[in-house]
Amino acid sequence: WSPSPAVDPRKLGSDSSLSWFKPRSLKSPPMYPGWLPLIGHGYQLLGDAKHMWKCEKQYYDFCLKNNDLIQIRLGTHPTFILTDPDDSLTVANNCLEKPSVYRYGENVYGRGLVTANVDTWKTHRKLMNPAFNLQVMQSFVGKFSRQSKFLVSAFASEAGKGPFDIQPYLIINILKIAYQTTFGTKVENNETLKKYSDATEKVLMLILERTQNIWLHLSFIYKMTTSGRESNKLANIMKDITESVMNNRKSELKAANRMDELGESATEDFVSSLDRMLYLADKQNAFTDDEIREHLDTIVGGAYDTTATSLTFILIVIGSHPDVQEKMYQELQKVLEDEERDINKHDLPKLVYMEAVIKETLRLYPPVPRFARTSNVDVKLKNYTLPANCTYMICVYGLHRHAMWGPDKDQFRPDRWLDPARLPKNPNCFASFSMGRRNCIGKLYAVMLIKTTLAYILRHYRIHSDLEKLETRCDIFLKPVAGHFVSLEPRV
Ligand code: HEM
Repeated sequence: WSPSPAVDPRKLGSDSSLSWFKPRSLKSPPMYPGWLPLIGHGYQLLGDAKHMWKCEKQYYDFCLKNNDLIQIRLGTHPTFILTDPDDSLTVANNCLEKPSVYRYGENVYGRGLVTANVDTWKTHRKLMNPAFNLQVMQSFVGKFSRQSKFLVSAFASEAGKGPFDIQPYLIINILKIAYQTTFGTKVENNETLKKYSDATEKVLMLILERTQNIWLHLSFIYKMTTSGRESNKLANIMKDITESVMNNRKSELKAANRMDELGESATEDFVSSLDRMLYLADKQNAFTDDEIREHLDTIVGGAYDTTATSLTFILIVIGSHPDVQEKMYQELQKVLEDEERDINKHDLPKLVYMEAVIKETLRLYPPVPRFARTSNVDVKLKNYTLPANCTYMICVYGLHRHAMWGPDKDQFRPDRWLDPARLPKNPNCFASFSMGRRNCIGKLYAVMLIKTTLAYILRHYRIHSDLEKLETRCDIFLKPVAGHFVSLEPRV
């Protein structure tokens, strides 16, 4: 079988796991150069996270230049990369199953929403949607605000002293917030948080290593390797931390006979995700203990790295655009009527320019630069039919740099978000939070948290940075190589 010659997708069996292996006779999307028998393109990705991103970007640029659909091979497995907004939505809505690469995180995230199979996902997503609606998110703003005040105090020791590494501050701060809103008010001490975040970071690096090395794809081989054993050790560290918080809370609620109270709480009351799930488990038998743990780890894992990374990018970008930063500050002062008060839920929707800056930064630097799906039936797109059981990779980075954004697509222009005429006609050109039915459940959480944190930072400091020095890398998420070129000047 040769990967590049003509494919007749219409002749493919619709549900065979080997359907891509059958002889083909019609056109197929262009193959990225450098394919090798058995190895495919996998060897190109070998290297550190900086190299990985450089290589991925080359695939995406090739895709944009080749009618928005190309193919690569990871080993012998066909992977189709898409940058067309309509085709991307077709895949996102019709192919809800995740490909095998997502299962590399199974020992930690199990049946959490990101990695769950479609049947589990459908039931659990429905149960969990209400826990992320606007009213619930508004009840979190007090916590966002309180923690942001700690952050600006922590910055005091760095302010006025030149560039420093801002990323660790943001990561630990967002992790604390995610931990608080997910597990409730009983936040573990810093040491436990550090242990948890270090384990998460290392688990993600091991997933990346496994993705890059095709000989580690087979589970029985991986389990015997040092990385496989390390991954299980880390998974157990995370499991122990989450399980102990969960069990303590469960006993607490039961002992105080407070489970019923949870069902009666007013919508504006703060109720953690853990409490909401314990209630559903108790009253509707909706989740097992293991499922709750997997969901909680997924929520924290999905929340903190992506949000902290977005904030790092935003600070780097506005630090090099003093005019934009000043406009954000003026808008904030207007909303707060120049008062020294806490940010509240009513302020956030009024920060319209700030939201434009957030979206524009996410457009240029999407923390999740691609996501993938699969399907056990062929998938009909505008110009091709993709064979079943392959990986379809929706390229967020490519959608965000699509020609539809206009000649200034590579420029930072937050104002474009304030004028619908300057945005692409197709709304699916923006997919930072994924798209379609299996999109990010925490989108509202992320935007409200980013706004709150930025509001406190801007009110206390002027940010300086050098965007020219920005280098990017990609483990699972797209990140700055370093966050040490941001400096803060106290506002007096
Ligand atoms: C700027 C920050 C964020 C970005 C860019 C982001 C992006 C994404 C993307 C692209 C996906 C789809 C992933 C895939 O299909 O592989 C996703 C899914 C998900 N995200 Fe987020 N996310 C962010 C913040 C959050 C937050 C704050 C939470 C939780 C509080 C969260 C929880 C989740 C969960 C649970 C899923 C799986 C949803 C499902 O499959 O039903 N994310 N996110």
